[in-house]
Amino acid sequence: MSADPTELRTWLRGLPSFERDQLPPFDPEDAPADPADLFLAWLRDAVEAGSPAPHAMNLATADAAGVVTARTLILKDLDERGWHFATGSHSPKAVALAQNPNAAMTSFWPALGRQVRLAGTVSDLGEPTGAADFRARPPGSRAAALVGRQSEPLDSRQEYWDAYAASLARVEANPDLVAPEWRAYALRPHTVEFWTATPDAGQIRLRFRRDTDTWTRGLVWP
Ligand SMILES: Cc1cc2nc3c(=O)[nH]c(=O)nc-3n(C[C@H](O)[C@H](O)[C@H](O)COP(=O)(O)O)c2cc1C
Repeated sequence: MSADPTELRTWLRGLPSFERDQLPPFDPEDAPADPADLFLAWLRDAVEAGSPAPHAMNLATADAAGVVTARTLILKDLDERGWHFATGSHSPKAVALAQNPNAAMTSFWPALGRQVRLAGTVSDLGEPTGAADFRARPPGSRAAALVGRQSEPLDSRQEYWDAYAASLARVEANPDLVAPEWRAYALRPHTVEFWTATPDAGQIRLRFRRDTDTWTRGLVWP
């Protein structure tokens, strides 16, 4: 670290935050009863606002030893089973989830000054759903997933490209090929919290909690 720490702190504090006067209004009184509906409304707002990768979400997991890891994933679906994502069953995140299904996801849409936080449990949606997700991927993405070995140390970029080229040839020769490791998962939340910055430099937090299949909601102190 060569940066002057005082300069760094000053620089960080001076970085722009939200364009407060551009933020869309949000009235918690008008929020739908199901947090999935509000999430989808905010996602659509993010798409309309031109947010890059609006469907990217952060997923935090903890393994059996309590070691926490977070990473970004693409949201693949949302239904009564929860928020779906897809990955390899041998990846560190999938291994952690097999040990401990408790997990959290967040979305952050800076242009809207909005965040959504989910906490709940993750389930593997089974081989047919994972295979359907795999088949829906473009050939290049199927080839990348077929390579596998996600997060293992890599000796050289060339080693990866050789493996990728071999996988792409397999995908092109057999369009029905499915990587056996590929899985779809869903996080079924027990808590969903919506956070929005407001034009008056404040914020609103609305938290939903699930009791079996019924949601209750209330404001939370900022
Ligand atoms: C925008 C974005 C989207 C991503 N989408 C996925 C995804 O859908 N599935 C996936 O396995 N990795 C995805 N990744 C890569 C992950 O963030 C992560 O690097 C990888 O899954 C390995 O994670 P793990 O070692 O914790 O298992 C994405 C990364 C970014 C930045």
